Amino acid sequence: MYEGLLKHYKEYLPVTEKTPLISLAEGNTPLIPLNNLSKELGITLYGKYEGLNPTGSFKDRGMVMAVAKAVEEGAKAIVCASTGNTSAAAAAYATRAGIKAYVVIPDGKIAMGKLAQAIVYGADIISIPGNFDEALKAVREIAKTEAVALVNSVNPYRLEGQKTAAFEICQQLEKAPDVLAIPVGNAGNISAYWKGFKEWHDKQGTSLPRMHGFEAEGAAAIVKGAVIEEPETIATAIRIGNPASWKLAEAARDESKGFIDAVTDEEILNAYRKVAAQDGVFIEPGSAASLAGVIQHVKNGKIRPGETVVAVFTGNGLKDPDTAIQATEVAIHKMSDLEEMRQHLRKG
Ligand SMILES: Cc1ncc(COP(=O)(O)O)c(/C=C/C(=O)C(=O)O)c1O
Repeated sequence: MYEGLLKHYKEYLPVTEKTPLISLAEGNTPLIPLNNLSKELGITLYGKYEGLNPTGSFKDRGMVMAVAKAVEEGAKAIVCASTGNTSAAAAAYATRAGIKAYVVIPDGKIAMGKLAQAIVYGADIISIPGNFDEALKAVREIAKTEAVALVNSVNPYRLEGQKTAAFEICQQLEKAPDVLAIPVGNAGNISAYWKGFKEWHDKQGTSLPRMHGFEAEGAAAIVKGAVIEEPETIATAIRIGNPASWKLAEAARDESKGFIDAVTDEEILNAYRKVAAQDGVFIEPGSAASLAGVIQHVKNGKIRPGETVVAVFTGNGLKDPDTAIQATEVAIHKMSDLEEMRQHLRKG
């Protein structure tokens, strides 16, 4: 039976005999062939569906490692700032490990599904008037003096856990893709994937993909080369104006001869609707930045015909039902009469 990442990739992770092997059976997520989009775009496109992790996002990979190491080092509580998914994962793995989670979120800018998770998993929730970047600054200060372990992706154990997704992709494809397309917010995930591909290359001899990272236009600090004081995007997960792993992300881009570009909210919503309507995969808006970027790069030639591309779908669409309903025109037919329903179906 698959028993989660700490056991499955033990030899690649900082797991010692004192590390508690906690798990919610995270990882081992499907690599879904996107057949209709592949045909339309003229590439071989897959979605790495990280929305099927236990708390519905890729954060579980890094959090299981960070929480396990925090417990090993004697922590009785963890703290994080979050746009939502980190707080959900922190709350779940803290509960799993029998310790407390304090989560700091930007007031009013968190998808309801994520807030619901932090609540039911039992986190102590602190909401601040500012944005994620201000929340991260606050928790980094708190962690300096209080007896809490900081589990944001500035914690290297997070990147260790998250790099396992690159291993899985190479195993699932039986090679590395030509291109790995990924949303960029705090920039930990693109950095972790690159670390994973390099390790797999060193140990298994696979090739190395180009890393194509995508920021939201209204939060594109790396693209613009400047901190965005008031980041704005419908993709609240990546509404981050001062990425903590900025330099690591630039290294991943440059070493892999890849790119970090920006996608507009319109491109994000278009990709968000397309992948659900055409290939049946429901992802959250922040995740759709990867697919929006693939569409953009196929158009401008940065992705070439026939290339094998993996788009990382970092979170489940169920996290943000409000956006799904607001962003998709759909008629809901209110009917009570059976005959009326029959006539409706016969119209096709
Ligand atoms: C769905 C989804 N997709 C992409 C990202 C960007 O990953 P990074 O570039 O590693 O930050 C996030 C990040 C969320 C948080 O940072 C948080 O939850 O605090 C996300 O939730």
